[in-house]
Amino acid sequence: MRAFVYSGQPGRVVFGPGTLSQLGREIQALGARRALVLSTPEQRASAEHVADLLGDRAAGIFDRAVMHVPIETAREAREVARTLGADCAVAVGGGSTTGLGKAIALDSGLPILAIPTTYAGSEMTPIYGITEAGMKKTGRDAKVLPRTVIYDPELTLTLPVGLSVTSGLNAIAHAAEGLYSVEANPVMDLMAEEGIGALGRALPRIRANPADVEARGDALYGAWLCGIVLGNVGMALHHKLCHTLGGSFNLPHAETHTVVLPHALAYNAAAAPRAMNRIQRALKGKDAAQAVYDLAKDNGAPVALRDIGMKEGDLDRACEIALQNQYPNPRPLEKAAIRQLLQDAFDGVRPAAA
Ligand SMILES: NC(=O)c1ccc[n+]([C@@H]2O[C@H](COP(=O)([O-])OP(=O)(O)OC[C@H]3O[C@@H](n4cnc5c(N)ncnc54)[C@H](O)[C@@H]3O)[C@@H](O)[C@H]2O)c1
Ligand SMILES: O=C(O)CCC(=O)CC(=O)O
Repeated sequence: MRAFVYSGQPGRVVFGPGTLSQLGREIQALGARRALVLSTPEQRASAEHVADLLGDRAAGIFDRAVMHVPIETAREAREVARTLGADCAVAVGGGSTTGLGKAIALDSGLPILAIPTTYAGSEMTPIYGITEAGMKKTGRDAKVLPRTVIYDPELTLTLPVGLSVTSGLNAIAHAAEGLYSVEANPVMDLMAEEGIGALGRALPRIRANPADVEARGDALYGAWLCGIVLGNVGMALHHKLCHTLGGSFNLPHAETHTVVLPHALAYNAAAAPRAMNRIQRALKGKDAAQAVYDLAKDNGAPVALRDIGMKEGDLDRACEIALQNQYPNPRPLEKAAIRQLLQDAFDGVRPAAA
């Protein structure tokens, strides 16, 4: 029997089609009187709908959330929250919008009510990220964990199929690395396998019919579980590589996770056989890395860094950065092997079976 430490994160979850209608009750339960609604510019209409539902409890809308939370945007949103006398932030959107809510909470302690519309899982974690002078810094603080999360699958019906698939693989990455994290524990293992399985079954159904609310609900359920895993146990090589490629080479978040994950799993396979067994069982495959690669490719997602904006000439520098400030990983980071991993991910080769 392995020894482990388990500590759960607090938080209330309201789940199901149509649950956005319970927003008023949930805001009241938080004791909030003036909520600032956050969104990206693209999701302004959703923010307006949320503000309408809040009625007198809506303090205003800040619709300038962007990926990786630039410090300038965080400062602007904090100032708007202060000026409007907001006592709560309602984040409707994906990880970028939740991330902006976290930046406000980090500074002010305002509670966040999150309404996720992608599968990124940020709403389940005390992890925040803020980008300053071109460098993305991440940290953990209990203050930024949303107090209430409303998961309404109907809000994900508009998520384009391409982003649905890559966002689902971003979620799978959280669970996959959670399975071999130094902080792994049996409860998170159960959630990780269940979350990966739910997404593995849902993504092809979403691709076949993006309006399938059942499939959307299954994907959101999987994303919730994978997000819990990310929030409770640590990240490893895969997340380090993605943070390097996203933070220093500006690659898109969910797509980068999609391309890198099979290669990170292949790198770790021999050092984490129990994790690999759970991943392949969840995806009904024979090899974890290949099953993840096939899930992406068969559903039209990119599988090569060359196709999502990476330049081959930057691979050496990416390797150097990835080796700095390493996250704990089951297999030690070997420079030549990491460089080869990046090359394979760049070329989009299907990993060999372990
Ligand atoms: N801190 C954490 O725990 C954590 C976890 C995962 C991701 N993240 C962060 O989240 C960011 C990425 O989040 P993301 O992948 O969810 O993308 P995102 O939030 O940037 O959304 C991508 C685009 O899709 C749009 N969109 C979102 N939901 C939609 C919907 N239902 N219908 C139509 N359009 C929709 C958004 O408006 C945006 O234009 C990154 O900055 C990443 O670092 C943080
Ligand atoms: O890489 C991830 O998907 C999770 C961690 C993360 O994105 C940190 C952040 O920027 O908030």
